[in-house]
Amino acid sequence: MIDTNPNQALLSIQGLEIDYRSREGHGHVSAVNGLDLELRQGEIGCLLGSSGCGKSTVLRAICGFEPVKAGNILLRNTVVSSPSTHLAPNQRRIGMVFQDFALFPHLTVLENIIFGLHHLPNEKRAPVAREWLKRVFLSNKEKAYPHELSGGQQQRVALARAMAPEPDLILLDEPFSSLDVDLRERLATEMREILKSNAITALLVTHDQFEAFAIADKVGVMADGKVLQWDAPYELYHKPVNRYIADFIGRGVFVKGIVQPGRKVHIELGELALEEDQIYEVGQEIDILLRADDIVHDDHSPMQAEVVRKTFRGADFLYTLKLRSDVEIFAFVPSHHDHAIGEKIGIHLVADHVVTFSD
Ligand SMILES: Nc1ncnc2c1ncn2[C@@H]1O[C@H](COP(=O)(O)OP(=O)(O)OP(=O)(O)O)[C@@H](O)[C@H]1O
Repeated sequence: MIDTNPNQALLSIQGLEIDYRSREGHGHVSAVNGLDLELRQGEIGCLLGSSGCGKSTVLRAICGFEPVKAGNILLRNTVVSSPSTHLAPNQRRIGMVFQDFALFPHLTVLENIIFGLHHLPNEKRAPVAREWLKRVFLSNKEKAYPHELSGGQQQRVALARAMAPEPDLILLDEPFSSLDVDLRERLATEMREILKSNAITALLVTHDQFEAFAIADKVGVMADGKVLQWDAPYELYHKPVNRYIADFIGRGVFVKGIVQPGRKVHIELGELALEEDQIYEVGQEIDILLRADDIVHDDHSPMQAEVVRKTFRGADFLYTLKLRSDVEIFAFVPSHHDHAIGEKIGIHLVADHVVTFSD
């Protein structure tokens, strides 16, 4: 029976280490190196990181395709992988959606979904498959073949096929990477709605921050086989635990600040209030993270900065602005404010939450 307690960890990974035999044939490479994470029933998690950081290896280990060197993987509080335990992949109640969707080209959409339902009596398979097609809004495509569908529709079939056997957990490996860039964010939002409305617990991996933020409740930023921070997207953006994450998430630069009396910090653009937990000595030099959305263009501001680069993004420009000290910062500016390179524009600071680092 499915336990719907939202506080129960459905997936829990502790101290996971995975090595591969080196491709050159001697020694080992460490792909996962002390990874922890916890996903609750109904949550959507995402591992975000650049190529080679170990994301796909973690998914394969959760499925049971990689043996683990150290640590544990638990599903519903039961160890399924450890150095001494290995539950076979087909016993884990996990559904998988691959990068290329891996649909059977010679089977119709309906037959693709029926394929995963062999545990059901024959007469129940087609009605159940039709029900899942309805849930991904593709009832009108049941007789189509995969090549007759758009990339986004194929992805929804792959999702329905993974969800139909009602696994405990769905894993998605770069589910948007073969789709048009313009579509990805919309499809990520759509996929989130489908997963949430069916109360599915899912873990995906991607290297695209916007996808991760559009779909996930919790995002884990990975580097060198570890999760550096496992948090809600808002927390990752506004409270990165280290410089690597601050740099990786969002467009930002570090500027120098000097701590002032009264829990303030002075930077070239003005004064900012420090948070309660940011404890520094007066006079100490610290780094402040400034993001593009912390800077507002204001024609009437006496604070001027020179436009050195600009990228048109539709609704806004991303300007790179040079301050008097030669430090360059970013700013999003509505696209009707079309200033030329070399022009000086007025700006002011609106950072309401300051991210600081002292080492
Ligand atoms: N079968 C293998 N044999 C040897 N090394 C491997 C093997 N598979 C992966 N690796 C290495 O392990 C590390 C992690 O690989 P993994 O595929 O998990 O990373 P990833 O974050 O998913 O990357 P990508 O986004 O490029 O798929 C990399 O250094 C990779 O070269």
